Amino acid sequence: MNPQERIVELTDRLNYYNYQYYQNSISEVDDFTFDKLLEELTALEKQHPEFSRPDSPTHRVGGTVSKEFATVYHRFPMMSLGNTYSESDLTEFDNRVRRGLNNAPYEYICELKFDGVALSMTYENGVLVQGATRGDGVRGDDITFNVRTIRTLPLKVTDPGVPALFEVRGEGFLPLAEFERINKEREDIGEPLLANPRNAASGTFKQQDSAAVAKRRLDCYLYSFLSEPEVFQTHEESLMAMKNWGFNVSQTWRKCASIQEVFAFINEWETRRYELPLATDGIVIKINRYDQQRELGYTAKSPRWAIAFKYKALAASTTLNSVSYQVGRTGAVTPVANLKPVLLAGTVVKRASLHNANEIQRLGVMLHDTVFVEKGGEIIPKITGVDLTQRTDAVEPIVYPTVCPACQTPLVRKEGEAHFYCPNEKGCPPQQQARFEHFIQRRAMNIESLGEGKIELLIDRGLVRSPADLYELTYEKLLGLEKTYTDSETGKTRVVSLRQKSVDNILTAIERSKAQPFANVLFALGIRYVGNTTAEKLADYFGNMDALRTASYEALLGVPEVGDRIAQSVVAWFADSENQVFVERLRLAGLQMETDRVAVEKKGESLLGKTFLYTGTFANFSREELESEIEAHGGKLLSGVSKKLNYLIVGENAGPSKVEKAQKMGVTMIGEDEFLAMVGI
Ligand SMILES: NC(=O)c1ccc[n+]([C@@H]2O[C@H](COP(=O)([O-])OP(=O)(O)OC[C@H]3O[C@@H](n4cnc5c(N)ncnc54)[C@H](O)[C@@H]3O)[C@@H](O)[C@H]2O)c1
Ligand SMILES: [Zn+2]
Repeated sequence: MNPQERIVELTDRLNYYNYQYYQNSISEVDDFTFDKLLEELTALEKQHPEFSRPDSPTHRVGGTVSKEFATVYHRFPMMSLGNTYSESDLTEFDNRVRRGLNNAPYEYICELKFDGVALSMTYENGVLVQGATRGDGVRGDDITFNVRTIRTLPLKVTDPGVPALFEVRGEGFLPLAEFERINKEREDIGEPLLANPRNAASGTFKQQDSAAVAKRRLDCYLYSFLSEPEVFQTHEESLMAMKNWGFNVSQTWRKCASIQEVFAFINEWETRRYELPLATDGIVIKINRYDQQRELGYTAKSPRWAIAFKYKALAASTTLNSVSYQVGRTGAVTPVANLKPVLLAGTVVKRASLHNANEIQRLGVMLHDTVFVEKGGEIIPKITGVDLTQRTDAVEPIVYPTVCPACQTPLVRKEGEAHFYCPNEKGCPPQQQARFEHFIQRRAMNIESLGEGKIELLIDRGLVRSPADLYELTYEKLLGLEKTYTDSETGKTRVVSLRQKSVDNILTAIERSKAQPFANVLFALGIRYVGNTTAEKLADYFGNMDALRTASYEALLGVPEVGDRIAQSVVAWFADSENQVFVERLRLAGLQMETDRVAVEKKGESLLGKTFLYTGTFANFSREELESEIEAHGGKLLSGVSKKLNYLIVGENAGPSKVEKAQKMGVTMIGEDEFLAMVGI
């Protein structure tokens, strides 16, 4: 291939990766591969400038704007950063800086490179008026409503020192703990997992429904302040001022007097960065003084006064001792690698994810092989390769089980799916146990006093097979049950025993669960792909179990946000005769089978004759709890702001449109505390 052909190929390929990355939040290759290809293209274009295409990714910021959002123009362009993986490139950068500044003294500010999505927020008279993505650097997507869901981002800055018009820039991200929580939830309902926190954050910021965005607790670290005229002399001053004004500025930055100090910072954070609550992929090094930044200037794509040093993913090599197979609630079998313990990024790693059978094949890994383990943006490390130079005769093939490791039922693989499944949904112990755990969780029937080994104990004693059996438990059946568990890993034993108090708690929680709203019951059934949001939509739409149970595939497609996959899954679930019996038993037990909460327990009449609506989130109540609290005191819920509305209860992250409308119509707005006082809590 001649240089021109290679340039064409690389340009097309990188543009395609950019498109996938910025528009669809998908990484088709890892960043290192992407950066190496970009470096190759840059070098080729330098040698053969005549072949460089106008749409080359070397002289443009990678993203674009999308049709789904209004387009906004940036007052100050949003640029990229030059990046490198090598220390010698950094020394070269430092030399360029020194020459550019004619040997004048200078300082650097080092910051972590947060791995999320670049955001720009505009404030007018202290009020957040706009949030935008970087887009192509000149124009971005207006995602103000989604940005407003970030709890740490002030909606209003009251300090008299702030200019009338300014912009702050930062990295929007999904905290690691939140990423893990979402994936756990997705695993529970059989949804494919999100690949990594960056792509998850990027996908979330581009959702149309801000209420759904608010449920994922996005966060943002600010690292840049822009106004005209400038109010600061240095980057350091701006970071300190932003912090004082209430912005979330990560306190990990450091001022460095020389490139040696920068290297020390890089070394220090190579492992420490794993202690941070978010994914990071390097260090950003910036010239501190603004006048010196201006002197150094910009290339078409990035500032000459800053550079990103990217860490190669941290890897360790160790021995693969064995593979265990875990069975999830939906029956999906996941292989987990048991490793010879090895130190990686400051923690001892004993296990790594192997995803599925395809992954084992792709890696070509065998038992007792020496494998490379990497820690990326996720908490559980993964095996990324095999060190074939270390392979000995001792290796053995990994024989993927053909039967369920827990119940010996032959495994099946569904068309187009990567996982093998144990089809013994009703009888397979881990599936059964996971079904109970799903059923008792807070967002479902909220019988969490049955957690921590108690369910296992009940299953073990044959007291429950189906969650419907919970409603037939009695004091006599439970009192005095006891079981000793031994942790297979640590060998420690733990005794679970049911004394009077825990029996009381369990029975009370079971009794109370009968008042859980219909949407919760629907979620608790454990229909694949029906998460709690979908359950709410289905409950709202159909109103009761019978309407949903008999709904056709076409009728289901009419529900907002329900597509082919969910509709099929719901129809199939209700067609199963055992499931029908299950629902019938829950109905007989007294669970809510319709939305109009006839059975809300009356607690008082303090809200009698008054109408309510709420917006935002609350410290003391979930949405359902707030709704039943209103009804329990005789109040009535309305579905929107109208003349009939008496009170709008305003929580955190309240919807601006509701508040505005309520203001216009003169509706009384109250906070959570005032509501608590009204119902006498
Ligand atoms: N894997 C893929 O398919 C693929 C595709 C496209 C891009 N990428 C990755 O994205 C990179 C290009 O993205 P880019 O143009 O956004 O460059 P970049 O991500 O390397 O650097 C610029 C960005 O860094 C972020 N940043 C984080 N912390 C910062 C801080 N403290 N100060 C300033 N900025 C900070 C900002 O969002 C800024 O826009 C590539 O180098 C590649 O690694 C990967
Ligand atoms: Zn099984």
